[in-house]
Amino acid sequence: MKSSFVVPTDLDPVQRHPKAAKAGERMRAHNPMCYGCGQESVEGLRLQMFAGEDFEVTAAMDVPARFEGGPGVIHGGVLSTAFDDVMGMVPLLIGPAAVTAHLEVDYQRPIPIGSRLHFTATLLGRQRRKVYAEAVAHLGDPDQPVATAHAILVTINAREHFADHLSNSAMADEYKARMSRP
Ligand SMILES: CCCCCCCC/C=C\CCCCCCCC(=O)SCCNC(=O)CCNC(=O)[C@H](O)C(C)(C)COP(=O)(O)OP(=O)(O)OC[C@H]1O[C@@H](n2cnc3c(N)ncnc32)[C@H](O)[C@@H]1OP(=O)(O)O
Repeated sequence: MKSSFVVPTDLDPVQRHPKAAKAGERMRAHNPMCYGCGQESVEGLRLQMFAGEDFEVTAAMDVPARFEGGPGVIHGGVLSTAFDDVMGMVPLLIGPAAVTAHLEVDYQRPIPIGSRLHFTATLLGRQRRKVYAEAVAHLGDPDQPVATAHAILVTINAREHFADHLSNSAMADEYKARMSRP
């Protein structure tokens, strides 16, 4: 797959965070209302995320009729949403929460409605607050990718980053309670 994505050569050392999910363990949604992975998001993608070995996250989702773009196939924006969210989990393997600053997607094959889509996202490196990630999607055979993506995520202090927006959340009361805890 062609990509203009360039990972710097002078990367910082990284190690898996001791409290990160173990390989094979389900990773908790960063927010139960998340459109990508939140299981409380009625309209969302309901991605199921798992920690992989080393610096990998795997995920899967069904492609129901409501995700249609072209006739009988997934909408490209839905696929990029999924990539965004799966790669958004990668920084949690090394510790900090991060948000996507840059995302690029290469669409390789049409993805049929009714299929089950699998993802593997991998940390490529970290430089200061920037976390470089790539992800591959397939329909069951990892040797037959249907799409790939690259992202730069930037680590944040989640409390500060979301402070002004928590009241917009469907879980505003829960977040308000959390914010008042030390
Ligand atoms: C009790 C309450 C607690 C709440 C708890 C909630 C828990 C939730 C936990 C975790 C949530 C995770 C959710 C993941 C969801 C899936 C992923 C998404 O969909 S994320 C949504 C879409 N993304 C955004 O909304 C970002 C909007 N953008 C921003 O906010 C800023 O631009 C931000 C934070 C990305 C950067 O802003 P700056 O001011 O902090 O930092 P600067 O200095 O600009 O950048 C830092 C480094 O990044 C590079 N950078 C920034 N933007 C870049 C870009 N577009 N491309 C390349 N590099 C970029 C810069 O060049 C700089 O690099 P150099 O260290 O100097 O080399």
